[in-house]
Amino acid sequence: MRKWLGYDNFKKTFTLLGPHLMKHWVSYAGLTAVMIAQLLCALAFASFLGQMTDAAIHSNFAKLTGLTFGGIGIVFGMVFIGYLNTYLQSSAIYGVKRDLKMALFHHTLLLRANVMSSIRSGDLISRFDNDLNQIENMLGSRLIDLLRYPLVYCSVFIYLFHINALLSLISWGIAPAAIAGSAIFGVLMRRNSRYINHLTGANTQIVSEALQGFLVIRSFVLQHSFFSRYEKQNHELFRLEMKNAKLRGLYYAGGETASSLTFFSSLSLGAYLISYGEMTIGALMTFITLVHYLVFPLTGAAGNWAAFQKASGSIERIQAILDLPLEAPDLPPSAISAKTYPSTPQSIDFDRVSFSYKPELHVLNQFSLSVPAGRKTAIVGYSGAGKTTLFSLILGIYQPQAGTIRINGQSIQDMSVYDLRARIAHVPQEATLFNGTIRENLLLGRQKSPAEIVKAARMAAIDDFIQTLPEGYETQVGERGLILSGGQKQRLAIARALLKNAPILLLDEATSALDSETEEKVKTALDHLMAGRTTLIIAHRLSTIQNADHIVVMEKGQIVQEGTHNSLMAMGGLYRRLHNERENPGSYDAIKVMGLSVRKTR
Ligand SMILES: Nc1ncnc2c1ncn2[C@@H]1O[C@H](COP(=O)(O)OP(=O)(O)OP(=O)(O)O)[C@@H](O)[C@H]1O
Repeated sequence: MRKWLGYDNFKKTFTLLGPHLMKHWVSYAGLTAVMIAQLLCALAFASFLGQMTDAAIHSNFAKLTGLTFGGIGIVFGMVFIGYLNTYLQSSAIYGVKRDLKMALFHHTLLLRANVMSSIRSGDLISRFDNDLNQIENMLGSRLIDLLRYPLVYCSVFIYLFHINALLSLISWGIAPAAIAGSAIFGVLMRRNSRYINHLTGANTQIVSEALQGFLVIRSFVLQHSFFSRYEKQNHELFRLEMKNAKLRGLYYAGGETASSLTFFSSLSLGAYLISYGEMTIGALMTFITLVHYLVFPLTGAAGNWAAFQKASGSIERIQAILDLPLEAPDLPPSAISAKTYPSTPQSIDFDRVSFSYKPELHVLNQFSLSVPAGRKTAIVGYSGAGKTTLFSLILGIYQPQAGTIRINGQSIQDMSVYDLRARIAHVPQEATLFNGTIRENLLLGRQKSPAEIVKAARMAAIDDFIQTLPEGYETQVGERGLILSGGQKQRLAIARALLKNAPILLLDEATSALDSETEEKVKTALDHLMAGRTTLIIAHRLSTIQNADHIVVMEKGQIVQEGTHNSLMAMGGLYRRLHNERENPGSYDAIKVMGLSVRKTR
C-alpha cells in the first residue's frame, strides 16, 4: 500500500526539499495565510449568495443594501488575496529552484574526477533543466495544496453539514473512487515520467555531442546517423508524452464526472427538500455554490499526488548527483585562483605508487621516481604508457591506491587540493578556453598589469597574432575558443602558465600543435619559464627535450630507462628506438619497429 501510494517518494521529496523549503518559510507561511483567507472568502461568498437570495425572496431591502456592501468588500478582498498569492508563490517557487540549482552546480564543480568522467554531460545538463522544471511544477501552490485540500474539505464539510447533514454526506460517495483513482494514476504517471526523464537526458546528450563534435560529424558525414538517433528518441518521447496526456485526460474526465454527479444529486435532493419545506432556497444556493469544494479536494489531491510522483523521479535524479563523492568539502576560497605561490623550487617524489582507473587495469604498479627541485625532467614513452596519469596524480585529480607522492617531503594527501594546485602551472594536452575575452582567458582570475600580460603573450609567441585582431586582448574567443587554431590555443595556454608563475611546471605535449618555427620561439620562452622551477615535460617530439637534466623512459606504467639524452642514446633500447622513430621516421630502426621486413643494403 505504501508503495502504491508512493509514500517513500513522498518522504524522499521532503528529505531533499525540506532544508530549502525551511529557508523560504516566510513565503510558505504567507501562502498558508493566503490559503486560509481564500477559504474564508469562499465561505463568506457562499453565505452572502444564500442570504442575498433569501433577502430578495422576502423583499428585505435594508438587508439587501447591507449585503451588497458586504459583497463588494468580499470581492475586493479576493482580488487583493489573489495578487498576494501570485507574488508569494513566485517567491516560494523560484527561491527554492534557485537554491536547488546552486546546490547542484556547487556539487558538480567539486565532484571527483573519476565520477565526473563517468557522467554524460547531456544527462547532467538535463538534470539542471528538465528535472528542475519538474520540481518547479510541484513547488508553490501544489505544496500548499497538500494542506489546503484537507482543510477545505473539513471546513466546508462542517459548514455544509450544519446547513443540511443529508446533503453533505453525498460527497462521501465519491471519496473511495477518488482515492483508488489517485493511487493508480500516480503509479502509472511515475513509471512513465521516469522513462521520460531518462530519455530527455539522452536527447540533450545527442545535441551536446552534435555541438561539440560538429567538425567530426561533418568530415565523417555523420549527420544522418545523428539525426536518426535523435528522431528515434523523439518519437519515443512523443509516445510517452501522449501516454501521459491520455492518463491526464482520463483523470480529468473522472474528476469532472465526480464533480457533476455530486452537483446534480445535491441539486435534485435539495429541490426535493425545498418542496417539503425542509430547506430554504437561499440555503440551497449556498450549498450548491460550495458543493464543488467537497469534490475538488478529493480529485485535486489525486492530481497533486501525480505531480509529486512525477517530480519524485526528478528529485531522485538530482539526489543521485548530490550523493556522489566530492574531492573537497567546499569550494576553494575566491582568492586562491589569484594566489601566486613563492617560487622556491620544490622536489616531487613518487614512492611505490600504484594506481588504476579501473580495478582490472593497472596503470602504475609500485612506481617510484624522484624529481629534484629546480630541475627539468622529461618523461617519454609510447602512447598509453601512463605519462599523463603521473600529472593527474601530482595535481591530486586522482588518488593512488597505494604509495605516496610527496612535494618537498610532504605527502600531497596531507595538503589541501587547492593549496597543492596553487603550486603548479599545468599546460595540458588540450588547451581549454572559456567563453570570454583573450585577456580573461589569460588571467583566469589573476590580477596582472597590462604590461605583464603582453610580456607573457610575447614570450609565448602569441602577442603578434592578438595585435592583429580588431579588439586585441578584448576579443571574445567564442565558445570553446572556436575562433582560434589549435596552435594559437596552445600558445595562450603557455602564456597562462607564464602568468601563473608557479614553482612547479607540468607541460603535457605543450608544443605539439606548433610548427617548428613557432615551437622554436616558444621554446625560448619555456626555457626562461623553466629556469629554476621544477619542471616535468611530456613530449612526443624528442628534439624538444634533448637538453632536459634527466629523461625518464616509461613503458606500461614502469620506468625502463633513465639518464640524459646522450647517455640514453648510447645505451640503446627503447629511448633510441623512440628517437629514431620520431626524429628519423625513414631510418632502418624506425622501419624495423614498425614491423616491416627490410633487407639491409649494407
Ligand atoms: N579517465 C580514464 N579512465 C580510464 N582509463 C584511463 C583514463 N585515462 C587514461 N586511461 C588509461 O590509462 C592508461 C594510461 O593513460 P595515459 O593517458 O596516462 O597515457 P599516456 O602515456 O599519457 O598516453 P598519451 O601519450 O597517448 O597521452 C591508458 O591505458 C589509458 O587507456
